[in-house]
Formats: sequence, structure tokens, C-alpha cells
Amino acid sequence: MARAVGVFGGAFAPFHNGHLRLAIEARERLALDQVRLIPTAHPPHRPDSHVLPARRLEWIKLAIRRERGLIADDREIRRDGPSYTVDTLVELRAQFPQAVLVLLMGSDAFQHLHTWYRWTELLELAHLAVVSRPGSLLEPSVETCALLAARRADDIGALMQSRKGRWFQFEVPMLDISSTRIRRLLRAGHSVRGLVPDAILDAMTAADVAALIQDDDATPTH
Ligand SMILES: Nc1ncnc2c1ncn2[C@@H]1O[C@H](COP(=O)(O)OP(=O)(O)OP(=O)(O)O)[C@@H](O)[C@H]1O
Ligand SMILES: O=C(O)c1ccc[n+]([C@@H]2O[C@H](COP(=O)([O-])O)[C@@H](O)[C@H]2O)c1
Repeated sequence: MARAVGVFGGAFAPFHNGHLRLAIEARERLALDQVRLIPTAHPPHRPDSHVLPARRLEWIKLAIRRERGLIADDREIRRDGPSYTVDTLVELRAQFPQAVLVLLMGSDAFQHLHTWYRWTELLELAHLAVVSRPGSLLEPSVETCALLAARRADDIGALMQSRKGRWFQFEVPMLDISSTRIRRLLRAGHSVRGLVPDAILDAMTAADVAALIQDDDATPTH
């Protein structure tokens, strides 16, 4: 039975080496037994990707084939309605009642945490671990400060003393890669090798590329 489980959600359109490094570094540095990679099916906060969620899940599986402790998780694909993270954590908490649960995210997502559905409940279900990302602050936003200030864990030991309720920030060597940048390069007919895991790239069809380049550019930081 897993004692410490990382939870890493995203549109992953496409999954790239920045995502892969975040998952690997989090697993190793936080000593997680597993990190579950969860593509959104019906993201509450952005338009659905033109790439079907099942295809984005397949890409994740290709990318993590040889990585111990990384798991492609289809629970948001199997669920109807908006893919709220709080619902995902409720399910995972029921599946792993005794485990330390750690919700992983980049600093750009962290900055918008107060806009998430029932965001204050997230810490009642899991810890948060935030990793620095080029162009966005690692500090909590003014809106989340009141709740988060007293709940910061200064080190991994402090985080692992409880199953939920704290947040922690850690740095990984920054990879200035975003799915938006990859889609822009594809739109321009450029290569994205080195940004996307080779196993995904080698499996990517013309139809995949056509779908990806229809997706909107994400806002602010990339
Ligand atoms: N290069 C990176 N370094 C660290 N974290 C990242 C990186 N790219 C994405 N993330 C994090 O991965 C999660 C999922 O991100 P998402 O699938 O939206 O990727 P993205 O590259 O930001 O895509 P898009 O450009 O379409 O918004 C978020 O928590 C985000 O902060
Ligand atoms: O639950 C919410 O309201 C919510 C709002 C915004 C983002 N999220 C989750 O945050 C994760 C990263 O989202 P994104 O757009 O950066 O790929 C992904 O798992 C989303 O489902 C969740």
C-alpha cells in the first residue's frame, strides 16, 4: 500500500519534458511512492483541448514507460462533469485513506489557486507542493495568503509528518517549456524534439498535430 502519493493534473496538450521532470523530481525529492498523472477531461477553467483526453493519456503512458513510480491515471476521463480537483482528491483520499497525499503544481497554477472550485477544501484532503516555473512567483497570491501563511512547511520532514493540510515549495532546475510554446512551434511547422519526450513525438500523427494546433494559447506566463 502506498504511503505517500503525488497527484499531478494538467491539460497535458501535449505532455512535455517540463511535466516529466516535475513528476520525477517530486517523486524523488519528496520520497513519494507514486506520482499519479491525471489529464483533465473537462477542465473547468479553460476550453477543452481538441486532442481527446484518451489520446493525451496515451501520450503520458508512452512518456513514463520506463519511469518507476509514475502512473497514468484516467479518473477524470471516467468522470462526468467538470474535472474539479477537489473531486479528484476526494476520490484519492478514499482510495488511500492512510497515505500522505501531495497535490503537485507549478507556480503559475499556484497563483490562480483562489479561483479553483472549493479551493479552501483542498488542504483538508492533501498537502500542496509547488514547483517554480519561469515567469511566475513562488509565493501565495494575496487571496490565498490568509489561509496559507500558517500552513507552510519549511522542509520535507515537516510536510511528511501529516497526511494533509500543509504546503511546501521546492525548486527544480527550470525548464522553460510549455504546451503553448510547443503548439506555437507546431503551428509554424517547426520541430519540437527535445521539448516533448521522444516516445510521444515518434507516435504523434498528422491528425494529432492538426488537433493540437487548434487549441488556444494559454494566457499570461508563457
Ligand atoms: N516547464 C514546467 N515546469 C514546471 N511546471 C510546469 C511546467 N510546465 C507545466 N507545468 C505545470 O504542469 C501543470 C499542468 O500544466 P499544463 O498541462 O497546463 O501545461 P502547460 O505547459 O502550462 O500548458 P499550457 O501552455 O497549455 O497552459 C501545471 O501545474 C503547470 O504549472
Ligand atoms: O478544480 C478547479 O477548479 C481547477 C481550476 C483550475 C485548474 N485546476 C487543475 O489544475 C491542473 C492544472 O491545470 P492546467 O490548466 O494548468 O493544466 C489540472 O489538473 C486542472 O484540473 C483545477
